[in-house]
Amino acid sequence: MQKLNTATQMRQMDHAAMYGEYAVAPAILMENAGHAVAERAEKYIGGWLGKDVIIFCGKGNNGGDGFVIARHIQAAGARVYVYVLGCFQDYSSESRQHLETLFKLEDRETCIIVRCGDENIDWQLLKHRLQDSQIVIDAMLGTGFHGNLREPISSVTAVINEAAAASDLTVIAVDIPTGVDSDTGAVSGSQEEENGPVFADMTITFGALKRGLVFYPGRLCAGHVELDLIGMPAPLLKKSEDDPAYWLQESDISEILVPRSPDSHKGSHGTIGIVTGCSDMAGAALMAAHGAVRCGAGKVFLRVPSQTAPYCIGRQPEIMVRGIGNGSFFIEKDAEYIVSECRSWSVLAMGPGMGKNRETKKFIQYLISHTECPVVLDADALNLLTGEQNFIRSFGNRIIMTPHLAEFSRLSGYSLGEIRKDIIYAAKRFAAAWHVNLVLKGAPTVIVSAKTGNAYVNPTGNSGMACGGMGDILTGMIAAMTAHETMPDICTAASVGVYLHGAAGDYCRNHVGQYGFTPMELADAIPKVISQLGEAMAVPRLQHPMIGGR
Ligand SMILES: NC(=O)C1=CN([C@@H]2O[C@H](COP(=O)(O)OP(=O)(O)OC[C@H]3O[C@@H](n4cnc5c(N)ncnc54)[C@H](O)[C@@H]3O)[C@@H](O)[C@H]2O)[C@H](O)CC1
Ligand SMILES: [K+]
Repeated sequence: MQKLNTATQMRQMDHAAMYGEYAVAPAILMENAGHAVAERAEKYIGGWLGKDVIIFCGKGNNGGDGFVIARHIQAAGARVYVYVLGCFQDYSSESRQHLETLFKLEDRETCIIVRCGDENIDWQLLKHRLQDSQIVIDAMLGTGFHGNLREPISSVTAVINEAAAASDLTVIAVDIPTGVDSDTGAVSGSQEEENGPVFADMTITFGALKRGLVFYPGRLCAGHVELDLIGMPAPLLKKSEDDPAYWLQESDISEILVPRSPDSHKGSHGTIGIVTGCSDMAGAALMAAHGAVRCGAGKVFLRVPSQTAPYCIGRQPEIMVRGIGNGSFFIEKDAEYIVSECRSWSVLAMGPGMGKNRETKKFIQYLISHTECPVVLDADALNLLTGEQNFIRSFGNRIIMTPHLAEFSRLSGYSLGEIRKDIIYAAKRFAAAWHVNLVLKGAPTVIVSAKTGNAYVNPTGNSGMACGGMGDILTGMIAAMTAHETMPDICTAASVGVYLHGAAGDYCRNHVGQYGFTPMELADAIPKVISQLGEAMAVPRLQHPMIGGR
């Protein structure tokens, strides 16, 4: 997995590298950063030779990177126009050093430097240059950006986006696209305002991925993202950050979901108890059970209210269905019928299609308090438990809650705006307050560990999965993974379930298209996706997969 850093964490990493024991000179780091952009972008565009390139350099070190880039691509045969948007004396010493070098390379043929303040950018000339250029490099703002873009950067950004929309101009962003908040993915301006962010085709980021590159809308501005370590000392790259967040990778999942031991048996792969459904809402219950089956669960028991049972029994032979009680929804008394068998299950999942009857809430609370296995709570179970923070806290670290944004807002009491402002922060705050493992479903989904407070962001999935029933499948998948014999802890199980769920959705999109694949089709793709894990890369088997934290 890769660290997902904030701007502050990046500044700390930079500072430790430059001014701590490692003493990597600032100008060297900047040189490495600029060289990384020149090298990686060269592969992306097919070579600098003969290209006309415009580089916009902001007032900070992002701009300093731009000065280095200009030198390298001039040497590689490009003609480069450098717009210096800051005053010389305002730059850091490392930026000034690289700018002085660039001044010595200035000529009227291959390196034209436009020293400009707000009042004297020749906008007409700039627009012509943009029309005649093939590449723009955005070295205006990086991790130092906050709020909304100010002039002249706001107008320059608008001109770049306009030129790129009207031609096949390629835009390369340095570290992060200008106007994207590196901590949250929020962007400058809004629909009606002008001062929006740069929309890049490619972003080369340094040292660690920034959170703003994986959350929308910032993620939409970044295009193809490449990470370059720019010579950062290894201990800083591996250092666990305070308030950490990680970007899950396939290698994490394939290290955990190891091939089955040849002598394993159905007991090795868990007994999944799914207790859910109400009246004729059998579909959600069946989909949750099917998700568990397709994840290779050993045995799957489905317990539904008696009046729901006729819709479920025999629908899928692998799922062992029984009706409970006499009604169309669960009441507290019904819990007594199944609490003893629940105790023999590896995991208990509740919520999909369970209904909102207050009696059912008591049923749920009874089962949670009279069992000791991990519990997955989704959908109606979450709605019914809104406000029950103290109850949940007392069982928390064996509970996984899987709300989507609207359910999370109701459950937590945080407004949608507050959540969207910083999803990782909101998810961590809730997981700590309720002492639960949280799967906050969205684009992307964020998983938080009750044990460590670490956040894991899921890279898989797509908008073709935005339809009813996908969450039901996921509930069954997480339940099955929780019961998997090699799973180190339930946060890891949740992360594996979420990753596979999105990967199965990507498989369906790639084979069926973005519209119309069903939750059941996604579930049926799971075995294929699991079989492909690790085929892409032979990875060393970690002794202790990192996800659950040390
Ligand atoms: N290890 C690394 O990641 C390295 C990163 N490098 C580069 O350094 C920048 C961060 O540099 P910094 O000087 O801290 O900030 P910026 O260059 O992003 O910008 C600061 C500059 O921007 C002005 N500003 C802030 N908000 C706005 C706004 N809303 N509108 C207009 N202007 C704004 C602010 O006033 C400052 O003047 C990082 O991204 C990397 O590119 C190192 O070069 C190598 C190591
Ligand atoms: K930038």
